[in-house]
Amino acid sequence: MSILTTSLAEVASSDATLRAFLHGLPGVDRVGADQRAAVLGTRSIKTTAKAQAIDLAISMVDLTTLEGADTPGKVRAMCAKAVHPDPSDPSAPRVAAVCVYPDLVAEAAAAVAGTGVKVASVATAFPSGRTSLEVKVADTALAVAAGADEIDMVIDRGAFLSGRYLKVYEEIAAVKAAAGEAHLKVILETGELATYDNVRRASWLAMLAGADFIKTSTGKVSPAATLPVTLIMLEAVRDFRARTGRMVGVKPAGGIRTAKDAIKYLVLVNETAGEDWLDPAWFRLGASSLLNDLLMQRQKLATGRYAGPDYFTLD
Ligand SMILES: O=C[C@H](O)COP(=O)(O)O
Repeated sequence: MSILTTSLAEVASSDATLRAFLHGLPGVDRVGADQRAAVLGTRSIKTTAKAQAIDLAISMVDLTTLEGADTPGKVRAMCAKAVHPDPSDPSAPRVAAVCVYPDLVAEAAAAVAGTGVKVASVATAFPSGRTSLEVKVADTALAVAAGADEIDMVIDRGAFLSGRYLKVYEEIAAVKAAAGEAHLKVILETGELATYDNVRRASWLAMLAGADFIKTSTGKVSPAATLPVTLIMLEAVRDFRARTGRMVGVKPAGGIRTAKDAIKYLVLVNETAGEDWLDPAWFRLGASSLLNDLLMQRQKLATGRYAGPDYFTLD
C-alpha cells in the first residue's frame, strides 16, 4: 500500500492496514537526520533575535513536576512561578502550562485560574502506561473533571513494538474521546522505540488516531528528548498537514535544561516544520528545570550581567 494512494480513512481498519501504511512511510536516513540536527544545533542567534527567542521559549514551557514526592505546596509554588516567572520583571512572559500528576490537578487549576496558564496532566498510568484501557480512560476523565485543560498520555510501547498497531490506535482514540475538549498530547517515549523509523511510524499513528500534539518522552526514560528525534517528529507534523490539512503540535520533553538547548529546538522548528509552529499553541518544551536558565539568560541580555541562580526561586 502506498502512502500516496491510501485513503487515510481506511488505514485504521486492521493491524494489517495500519502496518502496510506505517511500513510504507519512507525510511528515515539515520545519518542524515543526525547530521541535519547537529548542523542546525550550531546556528547562532544574536542579541535582539536571541532576546525574542528566549521570551518565545519561556512562553512555550510546560513547567513540570512529576515526582512521587510532589506536594500541594510544591505545586502551588510552581504555579506562582509559572504565572510570574520573574517577580522583579513583569515583562517576563508567563509559561504555557503547568504539568502535574492527576491527583494534583485541582490544586494547580485553582492556583492558575484566570491567568491564561493551562493545566496539563499526565493521565493513562504515566509513565509506563501498564494498565487496562478502562483505567486509562477513567484516569483521563477524572483529570479533566478536576480541571485539566490538556492531557499528556503515554502510548502502549509494548503493543507498538510487537506490531499491535490497532491496539495503540484504539487506545489513543478512546483517550481522546475521554479527554473531550481537553487537548491531547501523545507521548511516544522515543527512548524506548529503538529506531528512527519507529519514531516516524509512531508519530503518524498518533496523529491518525487524533493526537493534538505528539510528545517525545516522559522524562523517566533515557534518552529523553533529542534534536534528531524532534526533527523526525517535526517532519511528520509538516507532512501530516500537507496530506490532511490538520496541524498537530510537537513537544520535546525530558532533559532540556539550558536556554542554549531551548534555542536549538526553536531553530529546528523554524527550519523543519516552519514558522507556523513557532507558537505555544503548536510547540512546547516540557521541562522541570529549564525556566531558571531562560530567566538568567534573559536578565543577562537586558542588564549585561548574570544575577546567579539563587536570584530566582527554585524550578
Ligand atoms: O514532561 C516533562 C518531563 O517530565 C520533564 O523532564 P525533566 O525533569 O528532565 O525536565
